Amino acid sequence: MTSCSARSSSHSITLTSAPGKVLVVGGYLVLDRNYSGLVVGTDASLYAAVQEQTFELSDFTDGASKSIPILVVSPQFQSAWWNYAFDTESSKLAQRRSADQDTNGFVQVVLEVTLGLVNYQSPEALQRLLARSEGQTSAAGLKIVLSADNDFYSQRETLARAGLNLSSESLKRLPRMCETGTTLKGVHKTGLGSSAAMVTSLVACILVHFNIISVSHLQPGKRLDSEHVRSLQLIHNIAQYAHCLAQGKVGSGFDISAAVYGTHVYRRFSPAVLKEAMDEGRNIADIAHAVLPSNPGWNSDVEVVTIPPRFILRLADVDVGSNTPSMVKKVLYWQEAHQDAARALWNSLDTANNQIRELWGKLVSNYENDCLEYNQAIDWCSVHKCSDWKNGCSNASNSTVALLCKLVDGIKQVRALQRKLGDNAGVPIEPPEQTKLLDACLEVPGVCMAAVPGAGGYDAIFCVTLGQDSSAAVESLWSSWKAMSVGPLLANQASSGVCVIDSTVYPEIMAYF
Ligand SMILES: Nc1ncnc2c1ncn2[C@@H]1O[C@H](COP(=O)(O)OP(=O)(O)O)[C@@H](O)[C@H]1O
Ligand SMILES: C[C@@](O)(CCOP(=O)(O)OP(=O)(O)O)CC(=O)O
Repeated sequence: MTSCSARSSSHSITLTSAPGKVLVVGGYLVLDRNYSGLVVGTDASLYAAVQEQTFELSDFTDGASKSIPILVVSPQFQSAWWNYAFDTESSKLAQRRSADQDTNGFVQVVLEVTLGLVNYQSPEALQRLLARSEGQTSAAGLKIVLSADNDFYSQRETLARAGLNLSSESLKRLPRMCETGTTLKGVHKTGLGSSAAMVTSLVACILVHFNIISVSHLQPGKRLDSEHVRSLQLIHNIAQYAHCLAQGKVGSGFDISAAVYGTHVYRRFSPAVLKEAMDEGRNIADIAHAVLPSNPGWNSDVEVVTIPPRFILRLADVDVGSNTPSMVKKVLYWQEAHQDAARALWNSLDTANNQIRELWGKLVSNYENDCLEYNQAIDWCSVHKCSDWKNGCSNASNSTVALLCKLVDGIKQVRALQRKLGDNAGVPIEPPEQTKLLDACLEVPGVCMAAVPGAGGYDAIFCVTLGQDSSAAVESLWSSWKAMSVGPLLANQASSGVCVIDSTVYPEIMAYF
């Protein structure tokens, strides 16, 4: 079944992207505002593109005359198109047709909230669209295309269908943003946070398209003055709110924060800021007030972090899978039942987590102070196992080597505490199968960090290597690993968050307009 017809249009296309996330350290702690987490943004992104088009009204039957038709497509998935009508009088969004009566709660909530705010703040933007409607049979509306880099979804089946093995080399041969061959409900996700990145990208796309935010505020690398900061805060607040509403709960929000700001240390916001806006009886004024950048209730902290030069983040999904909400529930249950022990463990974990980011900071300073010495240290360590770094380095006084040794000890300490938390709460945060794999990764020359990200479990692992050779060696370990199927992702770390991009760079997306 195909979606309703839209007439091709010469109107401009607004395209935005938002990165995926890896919670390197801070899982569980980040749920509590007294603690923070180090989250790294990825160079795999989720894209949202919007263009004004004209639609046949018959595809939006019973649409009110003050309604704007909206067609959303996510062409990488089967049956992934949804028709909506946004009523500018009530600011309500109604779903019209879709394939197999499918719904997409995240898309629907983002559209209702963001268009509702546009309508509240700048009603003329939507009235301009209504005024363009051509008469009884057609109406001006929005076509939205959503697309994701391949890493967000497991490519195991696509590779198998193409007769390719599970490796980076094979992944590089797949077309960008390729079809998954399945539905959104059936797809296997890799843990990069597709809903948060999609929500953030779509919120930004609509705000930019209707000039609520200036395009210049979302150019990568240009986000220093207060206007830019306010624009990012607005996207952040709306995206956090829409994500919470779609999920039916207020989570820690680190995934949205990563999608907005990229790599940083995150301290969560107090949920009270969203209380009225989450209530059933909410109105658009409550929502507009809640998401204001100047609302002091938004007390989350974003401390920008630089990843030490020449570090390479490598990710793999482990084809077993864990249920994060149920793990969180059990951990919080144990925390509640053993408050003193939990506080002590949370504090130890926090100290170990903070040490990781302090060491990253010191490594960056070393690079800035003496990049020659830094590079010599990385060159040497990249071809030796971390267990040999302490004794083997001829230049033992090189402080970069000393910091790298501390980093290895630091991540081992974090892992030991995560295992302790898992044992206490009866949750496999770093299960024995993952321990074996991670220990083996740390035996590969040039690997300085290896752990389970986020909630842990059987979902994924990450490694930090000091060079391409080391990355290749890690990958060959993964491909030879028999106990579990370890699938590499292509994504590496990235520092930038949500941004506007030139649509001509992505013909794959433009092809759907
Ligand atoms: N490419 C996409 N197109 C449309 N909707 C998407 C896309 N990716 C994610 N979503 C939305 O996000 C939901 C997945 O959210 P969730 O199960 O929380 O996974 P994740 O942990 O990756 O965020 C999907 O059911 C869909 O509503
Ligand atoms: C436990 C947590 O603190 C971190 C979970 O991080 P993941 O990266 O594992 O998240 P999912 O992609 O939702 O599985 C819960 C939270 O903060 O939401």
